[in-house]
This record gives sequence, structure tokens and C-alpha cells, in this order.
Amino acid sequence: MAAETLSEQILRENATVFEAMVKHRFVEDIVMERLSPQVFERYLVYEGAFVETAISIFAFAAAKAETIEQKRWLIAVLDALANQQIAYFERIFAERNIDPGAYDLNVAEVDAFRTGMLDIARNGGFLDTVAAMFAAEWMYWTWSKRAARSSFADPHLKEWVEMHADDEFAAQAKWLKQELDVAGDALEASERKRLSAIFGRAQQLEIAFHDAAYV
Ligand SMILES: Cc1ncc(C[n+]2csc(CCO)c2C)c(N)n1
Repeated sequence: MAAETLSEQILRENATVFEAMVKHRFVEDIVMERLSPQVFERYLVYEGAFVETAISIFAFAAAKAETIEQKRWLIAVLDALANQQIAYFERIFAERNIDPGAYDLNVAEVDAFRTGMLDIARNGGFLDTVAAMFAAEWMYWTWSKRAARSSFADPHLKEWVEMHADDEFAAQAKWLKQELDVAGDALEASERKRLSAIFGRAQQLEIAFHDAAYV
């Protein structure tokens, strides 16, 4: 039995890159109430496209999951992505008069994030996807809890931050953490290191993705 859970090991080994992401300029601009609407809107378009990719990522995870409990959980995640998250983007784009088609999605960092995360899900095992999405979700929950204490002039930004500080989103991030910890106890040190490196790579891709909204 490992003295340290797998998620503890992952968060320890990747503390520097995790801190860099939760203190990214995009996050600090939200906390300091100075995120420009242009940056937020460009981010929303990139982000809306990523949520569609997330459906494919979690669909790979649902296919590769071994137990019916895991499959049931992931089907609920897929339902929330398709019917709540996508609906958020449709409504926000309409209310802000954003035409996502007018934006160039062919941005190197946005494409690297999409293909990098999708390749992990397509080519890797179930736990590879869990490690990558743990990186994405634990990070969002962490900074959103802090940012939710700020005040917001923009109701759509407030709603976006509150969605990721919410108990329902926290439960999703904690589920990924728990899956890593339960499976991690039986894994070789080399396999734990490999999963930790996937977390680190996902965090690097996230940093570049959030940089891209500033061009
Ligand atoms: C760039 C980016 N990274 C992470 C998240 C966090 N997140 C919120 S919902 C979801 C998919 C399934 O739950 C993920 C990963 C995000 N929104 N955008």
C-alpha cells in the first residue's frame, strides 16, 4: 500500500505547473475584476468548441470504463455536457450577439489542447483520461472557488465562475480524484509516474489554451 494516494502524489509532483495555471493571467484578471470583454468572448468561443471535444473525451472514457458504476457516472457527465454546458454557450452567444463562426479556431494553442486531450482519451486507457480530466477539472474548481468571491460586472462571467465553484462541479472533480486514488493503490511506481506526467502535460496544454485568448 502506497503511503501517499495517487492524487496526492500527482498534485505534489505537478505543484509548480498547477500553481502557474491557477494563477494564470486569465484567472488573475477575473479575480481583479479587469478581464476585458474581448478576451472573455474569444475565450468563450474557444471554450464552447472544447466542450464539444470533452463529449468525445468522456465518451472514450465511458467506452473504456470497466464497471457499470463508472459507466453510469460518465453517462451523467455526458448528459450534462450535451444538455447543460452546450446550452449555456448557445444562450450566451445569442445574448452577446457572438457569431462563433466569425472566429478563427485554427489557433495553434487551441488546436494543441483539443488534439492533445483527445489523443490521450483515444490512445490511452481509462485512467489516462481520468488523469487528464482530473488536471482540467481540479484546476478549474480550485481557481473558481477563489474567483467566486470577487464581484462581477458581467453576469455571464459570474455565471461561468459560479458553475465551476458549484457543488455539482466539485463532485465531478472529486469523482475523478477518487477513481485515481482507488486504482492508484494497486499500481506500480512507474505507472503512477506515467499518470502523473499526463496530468502535467494536460496542465501545460491548459496554460497555452488560456494564453491564446490574449492574442
Ligand atoms: C479549457 C478548460 N479546461 C478545463 C475546464 C474544466 N471543465 C469544466 S466542464 C469540463 C468537461 C467535463 O466536465 C471541464 C474539463 C474547462 N471548462 N475548460
